[in-house]
Amino acid sequence: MNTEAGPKKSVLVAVGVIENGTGDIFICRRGESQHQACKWEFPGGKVEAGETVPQALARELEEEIGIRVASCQPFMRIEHDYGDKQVTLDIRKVTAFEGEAHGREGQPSRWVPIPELHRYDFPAANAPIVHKLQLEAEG
Ligand SMILES: Nc1nc2c([nH]c(=O)n2[C@@H]2O[C@H](COP(=O)(O)OP(=O)(O)OP(=O)(O)O)[C@@H](O)[C@H]2O)c(=O)[nH]1
Ligand SMILES: [Mg+2]
Repeated sequence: MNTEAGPKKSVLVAVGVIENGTGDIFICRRGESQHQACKWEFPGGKVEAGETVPQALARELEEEIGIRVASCQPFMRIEHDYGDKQVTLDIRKVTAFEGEAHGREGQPSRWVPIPELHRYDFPAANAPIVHKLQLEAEG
């Protein structure tokens, strides 16, 4: 319960929708001890003080999946209240990168064709991301 006066503070998160050029998106599975444990996710993480969203995204993608972002564009922004935590997801599409994406922290990961994304169990906040990607892919 939010017992503080005033609105709940939202955590700003930089999230990467990483494309490989043949219509696949890179996803990872969250750890057992993380928020939204064991769900699939688009890699990313919390924006730290003094960082811009693209800077945070570049840092997180290097740390978590070992790629260096060469080009990214704003995709969408989502506010979601999980009850125990309120998040603002700033999602960027990563269309060019260096290195080979892999679960650098030992997390399961895979490239998934856009039409199959809805089969994965993502956090509730992610539903509009999957929806928009699938609409775009249908042309
Ligand atoms: N990375 C990521 N986080 C997401 C997604 N969807 C979603 O609701 N979140 C939420 O965003 C929040 C922050 O993400 P995170 O846990 O990856 O942050 P982080 O990498 O800095 O992790 P850490 O706290 O373990 O250091 C979490 O509460 C997570 O549940 C998603 O697709 N990707
Ligand atoms: Mg993370």
